[in-house]
Amino acid sequence: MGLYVDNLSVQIKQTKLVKEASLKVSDQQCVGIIGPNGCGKSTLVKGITGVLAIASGQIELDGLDTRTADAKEVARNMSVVGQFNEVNFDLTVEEMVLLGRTPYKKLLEGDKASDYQLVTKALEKMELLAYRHRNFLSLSGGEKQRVIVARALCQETPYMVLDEPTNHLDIKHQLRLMKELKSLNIGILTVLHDLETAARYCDYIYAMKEGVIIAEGRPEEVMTSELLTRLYDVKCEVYRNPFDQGLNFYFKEEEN
Ligand SMILES: Nc1ncnc2c1ncn2[C@@H]1O[C@H](COP(=O)(O)OP(=O)(O)OP(=O)(O)O)[C@@H](O)[C@H]1O
Repeated sequence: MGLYVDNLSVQIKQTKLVKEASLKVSDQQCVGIIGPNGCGKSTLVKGITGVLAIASGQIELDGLDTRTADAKEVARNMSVVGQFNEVNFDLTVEEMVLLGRTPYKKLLEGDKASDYQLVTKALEKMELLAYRHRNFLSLSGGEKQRVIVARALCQETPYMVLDEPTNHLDIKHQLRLMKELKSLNIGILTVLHDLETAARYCDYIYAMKEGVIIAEGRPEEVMTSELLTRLYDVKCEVYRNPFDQGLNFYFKEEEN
């Protein structure tokens, strides 16, 4: 059981943006992808979630070949929180979150009381109950982000793939979101820029540079001063904070 990505490559025009990436997310495991701007993290996630066509490789989700399986079946197993959540139509927050129930419905099937209960639960978790009847487009960046996460929660999938989910969120909502994701006890694959968040919440980390996964392991194995210096081209010192002994990082620009 698990999400298996084997030798996945994504190519746009003549350029291979992701080169033979392999990774695994066991059920109930929180897995992070870290790496500098433009290294291919979003492209990898888009390849895994079917947003971009892949040039080669295999993706298997609990035995399901996601490229050939029925789209609704895939959506019942994997929810997606993308990096940019702009939409061209103005739905209310409730309508946006209800979209999470679509994979469970037949054509033209209406929404049931149980669907609305799930929406309420998801909105509560993301502290959005008061926004239920607001237009999605009128929300702030962070509020929109929380709506998209609420939609994914409403989808009730055993796996969730997220691209920088803490983007736009203030500290309180970042902590709340990560705690909520962990408490779901589902398989999570998430791109994270904030290394302290990655170290604190991820069970396993993949480090990516120039389209290649160059290291993997538990946070304390991967997030070493040497690897992070190599990954980000800045000097990095790793230390434990005095509050929970978590991994913290001190960065300094490389001197020429
Ligand atoms: N459609 C496209 N056409 C050409 N180049 C692209 C396209 N999409 C992405 N790229 C390039 O591919 C590289 C990887 O982009 P990607 O968005 O995957 O990076 P990322 O690691 O997620 O970066 P960030 O941390 O900045 O979000 C970048 O150099 C980007 O400019």
